[in-house]
Amino acid sequence: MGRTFFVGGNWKCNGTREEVKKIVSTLNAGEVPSQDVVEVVVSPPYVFLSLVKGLLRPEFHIAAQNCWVKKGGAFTGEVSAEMLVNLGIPWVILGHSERRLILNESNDACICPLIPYIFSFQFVGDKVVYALSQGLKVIACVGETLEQRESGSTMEVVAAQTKAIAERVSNWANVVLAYEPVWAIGTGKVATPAQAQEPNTERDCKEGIFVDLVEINYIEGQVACYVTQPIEKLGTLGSVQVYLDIGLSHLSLEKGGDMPSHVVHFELRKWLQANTSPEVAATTRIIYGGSVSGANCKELAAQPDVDGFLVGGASLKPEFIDIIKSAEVKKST
Ligand SMILES: O=C(CO)COP(=O)(O)O
Repeated sequence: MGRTFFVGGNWKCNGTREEVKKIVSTLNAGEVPSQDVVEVVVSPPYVFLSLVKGLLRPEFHIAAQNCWVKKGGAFTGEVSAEMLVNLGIPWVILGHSERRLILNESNDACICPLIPYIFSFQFVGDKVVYALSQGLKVIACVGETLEQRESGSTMEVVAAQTKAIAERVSNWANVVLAYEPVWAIGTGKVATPAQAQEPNTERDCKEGIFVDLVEINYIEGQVACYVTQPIEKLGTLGSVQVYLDIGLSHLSLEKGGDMPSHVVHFELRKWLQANTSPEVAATTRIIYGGSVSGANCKELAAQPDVDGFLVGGASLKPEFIDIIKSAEVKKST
């Protein structure tokens, strides 16, 4: 079964009534591919959900940006999954890094005073499970911080966050996984691919150790590559000379590597294959979020394991239509 391209617009904590109406009228006027090519979901702040629902073209859907972890009750300031269902809101974004980190919602160092979630990736996992149980569809966000990325633990973090969800979700039909590296959100930085997505086979390196090369990028005249093994295993921290049989005498390999986002998508799908089922891995959409724009969306969309986007800043602007249109790229890949 193919994975329909998915474009979500996360409006975050932005907008007035007037601005919201203007965004909606731009969306309503936009010429975009049909629903079998792209699924579009926009996520206004809670207070504008009903307004947007009343105005938005019917083929676009709506997501809330969060919901409470269990049944509603005495939880001041929270909005429950039941309320969203009652309002006719089909989707919810859960585990966004701005909630995990700024609100300490799920950060492995956080001990929430209300609930004993010491390893609190579980908090987001519980939210996902509860929202699904109420009939909501979930955009579940995962992603590493810059510090985690630079220490080479991107996949470890992303896998642990996904595990907290995967452990308890048996039906993935209503889950979209959003890989949103924290360092790329709102920064204009996005690790775009310049070359192959598929891993190559084992190659020899100077130290005589075989490394599994997954990516070669040509960035501003320099060559960078990422290997699946931690650089420490090569015996040298920092710059390492690696010989490759691609006609280049050597490459300079930096610690931590500049792991492009689409490689994380590839690894995440591999993780799903090993830890859920081949079917879940093949059918679950893994979308990318972090500085997606009208300018970079086509290149990102062309990557086989990138099944769409969760867009922040650009979803408030007319270029969101161009991002939706980038779904067309999939037809030609
Ligand atoms: O956080 C995001 C979407 O959820 C991404 O935000 P930006 O597109 O503004 O980087």
